[in-house]
Formats: sequence, structure tokens, C-alpha cells
Amino acid sequence: MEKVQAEREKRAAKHSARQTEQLAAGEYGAEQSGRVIAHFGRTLEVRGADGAAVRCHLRANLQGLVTGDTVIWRKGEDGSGVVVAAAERASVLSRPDPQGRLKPVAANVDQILIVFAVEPTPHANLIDRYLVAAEATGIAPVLVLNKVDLLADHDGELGQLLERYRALGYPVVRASTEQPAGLDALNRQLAGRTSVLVGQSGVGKSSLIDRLLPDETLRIGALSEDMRKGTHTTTTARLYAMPDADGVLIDSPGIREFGLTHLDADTVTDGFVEFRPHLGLCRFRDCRHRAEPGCALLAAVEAGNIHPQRFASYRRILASLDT
Ligand SMILES: Nc1nc2c(ncn2[C@@H]2O[C@H](COP(=O)(O)OP(=O)(O)OP(=O)(O)O)[C@@H](O)[C@H]2O)c(=O)[nH]1
Ligand SMILES: [Zn+2]
Repeated sequence: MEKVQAEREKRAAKHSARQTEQLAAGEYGAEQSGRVIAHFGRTLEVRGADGAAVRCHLRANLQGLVTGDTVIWRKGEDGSGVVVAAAERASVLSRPDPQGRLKPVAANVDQILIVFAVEPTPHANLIDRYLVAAEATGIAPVLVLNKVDLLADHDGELGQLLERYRALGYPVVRASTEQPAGLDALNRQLAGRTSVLVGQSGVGKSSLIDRLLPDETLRIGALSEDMRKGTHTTTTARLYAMPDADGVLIDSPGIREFGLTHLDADTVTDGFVEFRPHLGLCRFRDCRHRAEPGCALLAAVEAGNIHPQRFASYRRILASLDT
């Protein structure tokens, strides 16, 4: 196994040296911009300006590129390309690796779609947890209520819950895979942006993605067989261009689990957007917002400026960090 790996690296190094010569000799086309569809070690799949996927190698000095990164690349005579530069990222989504170190997995994501559903019954606490994790990335969260076909005539408690999030400024989209109109609002929300779908098991993420990307070859990607043999295939994030709108989805099993990893207490506090105007105003600088006199957060709850259920969520998420 190690021998195979060493051989592979040797080949890659040789290829890279040859590329440097070819670049110098002008055997590559003009520079153009593209976006990383997926990466497999030193090989990238890049989406060019014309939408076509091109297999690219990396210049030796380029490292740490992830799905969604914007790159400058040049086309070679054999149809493959070489990535010569990377653009700055507008945002990055990270996940801890098995050693607990945060590793970027997707770049330039515009919005995180937090999917929940009429069934399983959504818990405000879990939605808040996702929102906190999204706020920590600086990427805009959007709430997607799926399976609205299962709703009774009046939304009841669920309607009130959604209203509360709307009042905080979060967009709420109603979706269903079972109704013709169920995907329209979602498609509008996805248009022109790069999005990821996150949410607990069973809310319908796979079903929604199946509908948004109906062409299975699109979903799997026009990937050549030898690239698929790479060991990263199942875990690497992949970028999908949506056929109906000029929107882009980035998806991977790891991304879907986003939000359920460790957060620290300050991140949690900052992640409750309506707390922000009150932070730093407590009497004690190290106030933990429990029962301290002069706590500005508790006063805001009393005054009705912070919803008690959101404050209860805050407490629960903090308590989950202690254990
Ligand atoms: N009624 C109804 N059922 C739906 C809808 N969307 C998904 N489902 C069903 O909900 C179940 C779970 O859907 P999945 O797409 O597997 O959910 P998921 O979020 O991908 O779940 P994981 O793969 O476990 O993360 C399936 O039985 C779907 O058929 C919907 O809009 N309406
Ligand atoms: Zn306080």
C-alpha cells in the first residue's frame, strides 16, 4: 500500500516538473477562471467558465484548495488543465478532522440551508444550535421547513416558531418534495448563490437534492473512472451546478452533519443574534448570565426583548458544552 502511494507521488512529482516546462514553453492556453468541483489529492476537477468539468493538476506551490474555491487555470493540449493560482475566499466552511483540528471543506458558500421538517418534529433547541454554528462561520443561514405537505390546515405551534425566526431576520422557506409548488420557493432561494444543506437525519435532505438535481449523472458528476478510484471519493465535498437556476450546491456527508460539532461558550453567546445589542452591558464583566445581579441579558428577557425559549436554548447549549 505504501509502495503504491510512493509510486503515485513520484508520478505526480514528475508530472508537475513536466508541467512547469510546458508552461514555460507556452504549451498551455490562456488563463481563465474556474471553480473547484472536487479534489482528489493533487488532482482537481474544475468547472470552467463554459460550465464544462476539466481535470486539472496543481502547481506545486498551491495547497489547501477545497471544493468551491475560485482558481485560475490553463488548458493543456491533451484536454486536461493546470491550476496556476487561487483566489481569496469570501467564506469557508470547516469541520474537525479525526484529530479534532478544524479543516476547511468548502469555500465561497453564500448560505447554509438548515433543513428541518414537519416530521420529525423540529426542536427549537436544535434549530438554534444550527443557527449558532452558522453564525460562527459568517455565512448566512436560511431555514427550510420541508414536508409542508404533511401540515394540517393551520400551522399552529410550528407557525409561531417560524414567525419567531422571521422576526429575528432569518429567511424561512417552505418546501416539499410531494407538491409541484413545493420546490419553487426553494429554487428561488438557491438561484445565483452557492449553498449547502444541513440538518438532522430524516428531514429530507437527500430527497430535496434528488429533486433539485434530477439528472443522476449531474449528481454523481461526469467523473472519469481513474479519478473515482481515489480514496477521498466518499468524503470529499462536491459542487453541483443546478440545471434550472444559476445556483450551485456543495454537498458531502460531512457537510450535512455541520453544526453538531463542538462550539465554545463565547461562540454560542455571539451566535444568538438578538443578544448582541445587550452584550458587554452586564454589571460584572465575567457575567455568565445565570442569576447575577445586573445581568443585561436577563433584563432583556424580562423586558420581552429576548424570547424565553431562545434564552432556554442558550442555556441548554451551554450546558451541553460543560458535559
Ligand atoms: N411527505 C413528505 N415526505 C418527505 C418529503 N421529503 C422527504 N420525505 C421523506 O422523508 C424520509 C427521509 O428523507 P431523506 O431524504 O432520506 O432524509 P435525509 O435528511 O436525507 O436523511 P439522512 O440521509 O438520514 O440524513 C423519506 O422517507 C422521504 O421519502 C416531503 O417533502 N414530504
Ligand atoms: Zn449577564
